[in-house]
Amino acid sequence: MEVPQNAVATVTLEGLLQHIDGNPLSATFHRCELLPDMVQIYPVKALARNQKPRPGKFRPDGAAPRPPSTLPPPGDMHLNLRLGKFIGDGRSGIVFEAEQLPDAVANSEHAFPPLVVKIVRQERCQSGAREAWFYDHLECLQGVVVPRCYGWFELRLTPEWEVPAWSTYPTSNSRTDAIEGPAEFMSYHISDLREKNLRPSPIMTELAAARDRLFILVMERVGGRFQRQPTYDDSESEPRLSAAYTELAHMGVDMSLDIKGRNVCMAPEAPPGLPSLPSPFTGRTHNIRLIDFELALRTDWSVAVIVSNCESHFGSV
Ligand SMILES: Nc1ncnc2c1ncn2[C@@H]1O[C@H](COP(=O)(O)OP(=O)(O)OP(=O)(O)O)[C@@H](O)[C@H]1O
Repeated sequence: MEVPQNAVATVTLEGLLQHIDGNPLSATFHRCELLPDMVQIYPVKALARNQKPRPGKFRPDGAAPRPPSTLPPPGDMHLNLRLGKFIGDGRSGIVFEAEQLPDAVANSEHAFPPLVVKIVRQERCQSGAREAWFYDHLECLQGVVVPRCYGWFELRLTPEWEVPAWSTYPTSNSRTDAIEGPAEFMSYHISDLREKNLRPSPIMTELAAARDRLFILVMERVGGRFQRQPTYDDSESEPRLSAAYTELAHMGVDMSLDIKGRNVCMAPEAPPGLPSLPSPFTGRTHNIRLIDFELALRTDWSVAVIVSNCESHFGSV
């Protein structure tokens, strides 16, 4: 039976943590709550320059709400994992295959698909939380155009513990969340935000500065990079991309700040992965999975506006 995405309450991960004396430690993580105001709507209304936008630019009813969850009540399952092969990394996280240990699931009638863990960088807790927020907001599109996400988990570090992955896979980007702030505020001048008393929610401010917290995202493992058709017959690639980003647009999510080849993957192969689900909006089944929501925007723009923003970046995929 497919495990509901909210079934896991705790995760033990071997191979991630060590004592400063070099001895390996097993890391136990607890599921974290995601609060509605962790991501705010862009563009920020109080700073809108054009008070009379062109007709059709915004959704008549405001930003798309998160549809009610179709998941059962949260479970109390424990998931036992070991850090596997390194897959890739970026500004915010380091992604590894997650090996499921034999007693991974207390109740063995439940089966997980192949999994990955995204280890959030020490100075990127806010970005990680933002990404986790989008997975939750997009619950109805998990398995459709975004990977199934089994949760956002936290461990509080003590000064005696180390996370070798942080130094083994350093990022060339030295900017931190405390400097950058959440993506919905990035295009505004700090003095304009201050003047209108606009700021991230208290939890996001706290996470931007946090350095003693280790967060992981547990997700289904998707396929390799999106493959364009051979150049002499590439007429299908952009409509497929457009159809995938249109699904996100139905949820008011604009990814146009971060459309690039490494953020567009193929759906997992099923089996061993789980099959693709049809979209609740269009009924369409996609073989694309979109990842990396750190720079995603939650907007109240219309579907057409969001899709057009995204389409202008398909050349970089
Ligand atoms: N669910 C997944 N399944 C398989 N591979 C994944 C998955 N999620 C991420 N990856 C791989 O890990 C790499 C890094 O992940 P991701 O892009 O989410 O990190 P990031 O730190 O947010 O990167 P960026 O600098 O682009 O913001 C991706 O390019 C992809 O190859």
